[in-house]
Amino acid sequence: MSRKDSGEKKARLDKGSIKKLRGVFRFMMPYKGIFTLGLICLFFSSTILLALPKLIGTLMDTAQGIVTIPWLPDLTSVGFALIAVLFLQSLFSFARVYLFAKVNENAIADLRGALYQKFMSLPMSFYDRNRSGELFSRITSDVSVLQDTFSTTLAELFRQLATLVFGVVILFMENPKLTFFMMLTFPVLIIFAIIFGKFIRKLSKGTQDALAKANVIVEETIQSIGTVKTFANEDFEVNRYNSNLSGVVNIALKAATYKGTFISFIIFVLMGGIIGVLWYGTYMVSQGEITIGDLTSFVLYTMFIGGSIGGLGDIYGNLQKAVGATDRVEEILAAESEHEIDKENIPRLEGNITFKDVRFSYPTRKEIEVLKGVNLHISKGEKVALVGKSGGGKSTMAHLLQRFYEIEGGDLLIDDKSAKDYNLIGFRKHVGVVPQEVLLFGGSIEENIRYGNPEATKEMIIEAAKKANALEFINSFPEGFETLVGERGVKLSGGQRQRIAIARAILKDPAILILDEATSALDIESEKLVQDALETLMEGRTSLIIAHRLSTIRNAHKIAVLDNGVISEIGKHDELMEKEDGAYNKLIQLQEF
Ligand SMILES: Nc1ncnc2c1ncn2[C@@H]1O[C@H](COP(=O)(O)OP(=O)(O)OP(=O)(O)O)[C@@H](O)[C@H]1O
Repeated sequence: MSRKDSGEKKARLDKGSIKKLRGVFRFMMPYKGIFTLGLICLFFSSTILLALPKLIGTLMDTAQGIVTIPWLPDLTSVGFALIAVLFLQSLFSFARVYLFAKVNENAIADLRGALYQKFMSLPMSFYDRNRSGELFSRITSDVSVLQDTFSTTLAELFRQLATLVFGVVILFMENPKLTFFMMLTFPVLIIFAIIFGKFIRKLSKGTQDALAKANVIVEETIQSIGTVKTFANEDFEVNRYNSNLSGVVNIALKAATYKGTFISFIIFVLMGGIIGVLWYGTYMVSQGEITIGDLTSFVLYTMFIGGSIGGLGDIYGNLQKAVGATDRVEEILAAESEHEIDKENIPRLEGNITFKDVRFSYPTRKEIEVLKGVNLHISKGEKVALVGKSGGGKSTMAHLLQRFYEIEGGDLLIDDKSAKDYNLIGFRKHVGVVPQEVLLFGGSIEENIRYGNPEATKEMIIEAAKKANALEFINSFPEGFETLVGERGVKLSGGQRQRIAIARAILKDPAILILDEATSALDIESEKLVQDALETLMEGRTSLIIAHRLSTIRNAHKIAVLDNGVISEIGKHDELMEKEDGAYNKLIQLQEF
């Protein structure tokens, strides 16, 4: 389903959207037994409460010596009956609140779990298309809206409907004439609610959208606070956020104007209805048609019913919000995963790689073909340096080797079998990456290294750190392996982060390695430590190195030049340098790799 479709459907609570809401209800299905029990308690708590107006009316009449209920002949017995009703309804209320919470909390946790699992399994192209701030809000605010729906809105809907239906039935049985008179106000209320409801919903959706946009600014700038500060753009961002916020305020105030008018009109009509009932009722009392007690219970019932009608408006609005949230949540749940959940272990690969006439353009930028027929063979254990102009598609080849995207033309063969024929998760276990810019998770050094193999023992981690030339600096920290690396690893230096990434890759022990060499040079000492660690890591593996340093290029078994979407030259440094107007020669002359 496209985003446009989902946007259009959000405006109405029609058949389609109710069907979608039902879709999310499937998360409640495992708990339907408890839910039904909760519904029964809800039914009893609301209907028992309807005995109150009748008993209060009886109290009034008993005080005047009129006995309406034979088994409640005096004030004391009516008083006890009132307390009993309150007590019973409290019991049922407690039970329904608890039971609904049980269903709700479990169902929402399941939904959050399912969403997160989906996020993890969605392909890179999905993340190219969506902003992380927006995705984050699905699992936070949209799910919260659904949580409210499951816990409060639904219960309120059933409660108000029960009160409304039973209240009106009781009133008709007690006093048809007065009930008919009271119900004259209904059509006015309903028509008004429909017209205004539509405006209000549209505007509150506008407010939500505007707020979401403003939240994206906060999320993105906090994530990249360093960039904001480098460019001294604090004021620019503050102004951008503030101007978005004033947009939010404007729309919200417009919505408030409609809401205010709506609410005051509803109060006016409801109160007007009650005054009308009192006026006509007192006339009936004066004619001896009904007692004061009858009138009292009638007015109380009218208030109950009025309250329910007023409440239904809010419930409708909340359901509307829930439909919007459902739409957005369902859109994610329905998106196509890049792989099946089941994974398959693949025996160790040899590591022969063949790019065979590979053509590729990014799904979000179809018009630009990045790779136009790449041919490259890397035999097992070989080190190949990939060079080419910036933006030429080197990282793209690395992405394809990790199967982040589907190849459009040609094929990528791993050990003579098409890469796409391997189980995806199983396949990726055999590919290791040391990226240019290492981002660590916020935990400890040990946790970050263990990410390469969650089952590794402490000894294996220490061994990997040692091979990665990281043990010395780790031990120099007072907390050693327990040292927290800070968000994204900011508390470590670039060279240290790289060695952690190397240790992680050693622990993963892949057959195929992708190294994206850092463009920014480290100081000579840490450069050597990193370089040595990389050499150790590459031993016995097939390596594709996106190279930026002449020393790396010279050490490679062969150099592949990516030029204009194809591999234009392959060979050793000296061989390639011999071609005077060759692409490699130019790259070296201009130091453009
Ligand atoms: N996720 C993406 N979606 C759309 N286009 C992309 C994406 N990633 C890269 N590109 C585009 O694909 C082309 C190749 O990019 P790539 O990152 O592979 O180049 P590169 O050779 O690795 O460059 P560099 O040496 O600067 O890292 C560029 O034009 C880039 O704009």
